[in-house]
Amino acid sequence: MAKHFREVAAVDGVSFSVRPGETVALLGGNGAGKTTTISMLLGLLKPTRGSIRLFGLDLARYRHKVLGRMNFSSPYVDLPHRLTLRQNLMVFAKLYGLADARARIAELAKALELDALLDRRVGSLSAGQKTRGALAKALINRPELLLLDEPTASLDPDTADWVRHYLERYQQETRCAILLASHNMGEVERLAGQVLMLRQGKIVDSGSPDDLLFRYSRQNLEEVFLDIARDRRAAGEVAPGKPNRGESSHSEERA
Ligand SMILES: Nc1ncnc2c1ncn2[C@@H]1O[C@H](COP(=O)(O)OP(=O)(O)OP(=O)(O)O)[C@@H](O)[C@H]1O
Repeated sequence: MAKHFREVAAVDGVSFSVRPGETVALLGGNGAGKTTTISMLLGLLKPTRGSIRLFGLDLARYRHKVLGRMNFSSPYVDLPHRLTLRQNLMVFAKLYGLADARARIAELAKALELDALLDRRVGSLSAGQKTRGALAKALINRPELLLLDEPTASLDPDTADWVRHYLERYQQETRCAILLASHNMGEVERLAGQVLMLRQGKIVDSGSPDDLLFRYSRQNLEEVFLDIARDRRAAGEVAPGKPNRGESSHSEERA
């Protein structure tokens, strides 16, 4: 799929899939196209070209069928501030048509340790508390596909670790597919089975974290990220000036 905003190619012919039980990470510097990709998957932006299939169905055609089976969380999309967290979760539970809304909210509040926050207005919560509340909203409909934009932004290391652990458990129990956009390389190394490296709207390399570490002869994904962001090639790849291996394979066989 591709998305152009006038002359800006925000997403420029990317193709990928996420299977049940798998976590795929979208990595890329500021402006690489991660949020635009997620917005297209949510049906918020229409691709300029290409198509999106979710659960085997074409998103453009079966939007109402697929959106109920997925959910998302982003620190850039706040829950309404004047409602309490409980009221917010109830609104979303009703939007998703949950029959057991109260029980589901109680279950999530317990799991995410939100009991003490449920009756507070969202506007009064700290950034980290809001992030946990947003995660409860993202899980309210027991999604089979979860789109997470920076799920642990603004969380302290202890809470971030706890949230990652919770996501891992949720995925093991439900086989939910997760697409994760993150600037936190440790998080990506821990959660993702597959990493897509985006630069200027294109997938310029991809692989499992171990595969990327091996190919770039690096100790951690942060170093791999810097290599790719600064256009340094993996060991054994073509010399600078020639097309990047990742770029050519993705734009030819995919898009
Ligand atoms: N509504 C818009 N109108 C015009 N250009 C846009 C719009 N939304 C995004 N862009 C441009 O598209 C490109 C990709 O933006 P996007 O928000 O997808 O990047 P990102 O990878 O999520 O970045 P970040 O890590 O900074 O959040 C950027 O150049 C951005 O300026």
